[in-house]
Amino acid sequence: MTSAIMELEAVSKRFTKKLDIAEKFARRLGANVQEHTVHAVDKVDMSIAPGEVVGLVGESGCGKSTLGRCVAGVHQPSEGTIRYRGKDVTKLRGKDSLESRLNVQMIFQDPMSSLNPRLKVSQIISEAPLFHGLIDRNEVDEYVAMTMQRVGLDPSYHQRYPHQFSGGQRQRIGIARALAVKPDFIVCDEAVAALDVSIQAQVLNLFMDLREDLGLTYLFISHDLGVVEHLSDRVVIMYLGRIVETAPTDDLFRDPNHPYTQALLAEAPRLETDRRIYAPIKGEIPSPLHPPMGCHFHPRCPHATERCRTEIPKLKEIAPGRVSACHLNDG
Ligand SMILES: Nc1ncnc2c1ncn2[C@@H]1O[C@H](COP(=O)(O)OP(=O)(O)OP(=O)(O)O)[C@@H](O)[C@H]1O
Repeated sequence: MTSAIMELEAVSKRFTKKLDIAEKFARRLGANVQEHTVHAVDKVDMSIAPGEVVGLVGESGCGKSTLGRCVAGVHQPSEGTIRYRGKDVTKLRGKDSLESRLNVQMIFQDPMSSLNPRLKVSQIISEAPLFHGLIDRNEVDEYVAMTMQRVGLDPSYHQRYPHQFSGGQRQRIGIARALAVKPDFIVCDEAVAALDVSIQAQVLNLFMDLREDLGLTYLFISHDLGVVEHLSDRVVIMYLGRIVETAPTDDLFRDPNHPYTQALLAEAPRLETDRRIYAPIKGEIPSPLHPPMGCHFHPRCPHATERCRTEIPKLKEIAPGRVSACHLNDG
């Protein structure tokens, strides 16, 4: 019996880009134009313990959001198994499927586009719990007031529309809407990226208070290592659809193992100091449509060998609780 709240086993998600009109036309004329498949997430294994905060980090396009959406049930994985509290959610149907979906909620980067501008805050917060029968109509006012208070919003504003709030307050509305269905697992996808730094800190503190008060577990997706260092118990580093390193936060920041993690850390501004060290990663992230053979990172890696060009490195334990996928660890 597993103690994990969320377990992913060999989860992959592929997107096939359909041909546009020009490409279809070119194909008719005899050109060799193929549909492209993006391996956004490639055989990912991950296990998250109840109450844990796991930071998921990587450059833009490496598959963080897609993985988060698979975990939250927004995307159905192309392959693999996702177990929530031991149950394979990709196989659940009907009431069981609905229940597991409510338990895992997602909070997005841009609160303005994820909130319906025509609904008042009270409607935004009460819509899902009413629909799913978690509350009765006569409980709405009290429930909305309690939920608004919980996220630091003044309940007397419950008749206002999203545009009447600031960016930070709108993100709090998004958090309230997610909490309203009583989840125990939250996927935060760049949830503070659109906010000013001072507001970011307030919202991050709110996430931590909610974790304490409600016993929440978080998968916290961010390209910002400073935010992840501040918040996470454990960090997962992704590169072109694959996990390349996982470690407890302190270990990862003290002694990063994978050359990609080392490169990311070298260019990250640190939260606790205003000192910035600039050492940009060599080259651009390759297109996920045509990822490099072997270790995806080898064209940008200062230590790459012939083996890295041909053989995919497996994730191996390098210390208790730490795994890394780098041939250098084999000596
Ligand atoms: N719905 C989709 N249809 C087609 N391709 C997609 C879709 N969603 C994501 N992708 C592709 O999958 C790859 C991974 O995208 P994803 O958004 O998961 O990365 P990310 O690390 O979250 O990046 P960002 O931080 O920029 O959001 C990208 O190449 C992206 O273009």
